[in-house]
Amino acid sequence: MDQVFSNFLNWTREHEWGYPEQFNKTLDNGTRLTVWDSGVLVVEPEQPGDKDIIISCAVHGNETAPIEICSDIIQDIISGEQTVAHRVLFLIANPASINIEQRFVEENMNRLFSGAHSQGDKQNKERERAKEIEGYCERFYESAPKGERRRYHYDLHTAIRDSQREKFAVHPFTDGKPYHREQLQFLLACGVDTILLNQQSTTTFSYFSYNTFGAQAFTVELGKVKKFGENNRADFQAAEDTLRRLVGESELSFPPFDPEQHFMFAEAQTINRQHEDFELNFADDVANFTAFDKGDLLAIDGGEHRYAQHDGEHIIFPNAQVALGQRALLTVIRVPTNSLDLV
Ligand SMILES: O=C(O)CCC(=O)N[C@@H](CCC(=O)O)C(=O)O
Ligand SMILES: [Zn+2]
Repeated sequence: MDQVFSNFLNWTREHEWGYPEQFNKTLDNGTRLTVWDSGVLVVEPEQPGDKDIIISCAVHGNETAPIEICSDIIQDIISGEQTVAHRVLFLIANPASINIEQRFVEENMNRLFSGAHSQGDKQNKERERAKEIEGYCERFYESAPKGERRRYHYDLHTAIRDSQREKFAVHPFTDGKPYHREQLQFLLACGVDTILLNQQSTTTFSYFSYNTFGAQAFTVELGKVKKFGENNRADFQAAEDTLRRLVGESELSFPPFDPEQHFMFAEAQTINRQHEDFELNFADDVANFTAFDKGDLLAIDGGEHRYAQHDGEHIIFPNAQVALGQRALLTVIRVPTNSLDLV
């Protein structure tokens, strides 16, 4: 059992599609560790606070900075270096994709949540794992102590391309529910001053937690995809420090909310690739948040021309290689922070 806790990430990678046995360990400080599966670690302090926090990484296995951050926090919890004030579920979502240093093995796991893993007749291990992960999230949130609970989920990613706004988060479609100032302040403390506001439901992990469990949930883009050991961890220090504060402190305090410090962008278009014959009308190395103007050609999909519909329409996550039917380009337009329904 020592191997599991001496390096949880390595043990997880050695059991890339799961492990049938559960492991338990109680630390000298009374914190209980429970390994439900490979890459699935529940941390519960003796006197848990009222937050139930999911921190996930490696939904895409080549996005190594979040994996390194989570691994360091986990090992510091195990060594007693990192205090724990609340229940935390750490998820290393797709170990097999880590082992091949790729975004995914067969299918993008971040398009398989909210039941998408079981739609159609396609079957693969990423679909099985996504379904298992959904079950772990439910088990974690539902097994919390009784009483009023505050649920969070930060799904940590890095982006394939450069980004004119280095760190940004994707807020799941709220379907009319308000946005929370405190979450904007938490993300700002992580170095994330830019929020994309999805305007429709998706099959991403963060939307699953937001929509299914009412968690304050985000996809958090912390920087750029790099190989293990090539991340400049100083670039991620604010995020790591703030995540450690979230885990270790009963309550977080932030400077007064200043809307001018936050940059909000509403989804303008989601362009899905519908044909094999699909191309983007800009170079592969064009950075996220590059702005186009109304009438600019963005993509050609099976001969259909797709244009920017607004001046100042920024491109996000351009990827002409996605599977048919999946998102090849998200575009967003700046909206004033004060225009949001904020609580
Ligand atoms: O850089 C890219 O093209 C993708 C980076 C990444 O994995 N982003 C997430 C965003 C998920 C969301 O929209 O909430 C993804 O594409 O899965
Ligand atoms: Zn990702």
